[in-house]
Amino acid sequence: MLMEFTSFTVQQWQRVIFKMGFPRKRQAWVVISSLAVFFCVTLVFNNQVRKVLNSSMLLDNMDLSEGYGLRKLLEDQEAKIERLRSEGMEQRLPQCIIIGVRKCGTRALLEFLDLHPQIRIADMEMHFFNNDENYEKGYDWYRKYMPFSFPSDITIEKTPRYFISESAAERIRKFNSSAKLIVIFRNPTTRVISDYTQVYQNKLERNKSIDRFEDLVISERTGRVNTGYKAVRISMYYYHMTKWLHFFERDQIHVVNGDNLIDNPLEEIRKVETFLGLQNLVTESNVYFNETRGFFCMQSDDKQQHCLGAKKGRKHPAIDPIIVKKMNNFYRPYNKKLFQMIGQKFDWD
Ligand SMILES: Nc1ncnc2c1ncn2[C@@H]1O[C@H](COP(=O)(O)OS(=O)(=O)O)[C@@H](OP(=O)(O)O)[C@H]1O
Repeated sequence: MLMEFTSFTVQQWQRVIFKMGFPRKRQAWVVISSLAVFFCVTLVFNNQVRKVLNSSMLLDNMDLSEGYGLRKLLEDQEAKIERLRSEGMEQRLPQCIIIGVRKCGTRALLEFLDLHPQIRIADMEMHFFNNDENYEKGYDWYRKYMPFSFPSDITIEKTPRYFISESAAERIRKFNSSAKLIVIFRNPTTRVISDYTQVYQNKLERNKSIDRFEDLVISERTGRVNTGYKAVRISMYYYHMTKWLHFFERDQIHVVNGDNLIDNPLEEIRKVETFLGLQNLVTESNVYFNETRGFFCMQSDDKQQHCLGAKKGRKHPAIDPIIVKKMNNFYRPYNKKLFQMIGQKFDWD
């Protein structure tokens, strides 16, 4: 059908060009270049559609290999949605949001929670409440990216950027004043090193110039920790948390210990299950230590094993202990204020 349509369109287009009265040689060129443009546009369009379909996570088991027509793909998608709806599932807006913090284990937390039969996760970081352009698209746009769920399920979205955003807290409150929020903290100095490592690796892959950690973290002028470096500011958790507690009650925000999530994920997951009012259904059998990765990984009830990708758990560069000490000293007073504010302490020295 697509072939018939394409050949019909090409014939029509040829007729139009011939009618323009160009010399023969030029006609051939116009036809060839129009065809090239047509196929490029089709290719880009197909890829975009595939991206959108994949993002809704409904095509997990579909064969996207060559020859799988776009029309068939859309039909299968519609059939799948119909089937889910007939089973009582709908795409629902999230009742729980993981608001951050970047590089503290937000992906690991989300994927461990996904092991719970009543938790449905949005796979993509939506950047809905922090990004004006996305926010203006409205809740219906946001909902389209949510997973299908039963009424008794809890949908969770995570966008670590919300934590430091100027607008997200107020917008989430307006969206759902009884929303449940989760924030993960990790030793602030380690978080900066992790953040630097990510940017460093990305730049390395793109052959871009790389700044030394100490040049970014320590101000050349004052010799003190450089608060002009964004990664340093993100780890000043107290400042950001003040904003969230302005818009939400303390008991609406669950704080996860990101360092403990690495060593003892089950302990942290159980606390989150309780916070969400769910039964503790993620068990020892769902979590196993993978020696090769050096991290705990996930095992579903049907014994499918899954670890996070290589971009999580990168090897950190060795940092001069004097710089680490300087950073720890810098963060100590902010940490102290944070502990008082949230009524929870972490061993970060
Ligand atoms: N189970 C498991 N597997 C792999 N990685 C784990 C796990 N638990 C926690 N972590 C830590 O998660 C850190 C990445 O944090 P985020 O997922 O929040 O990063 S991001 O902001 O979404 O990029 C990542 O930080 P780095 O080690 O610095 O890469 C990990 O230490």
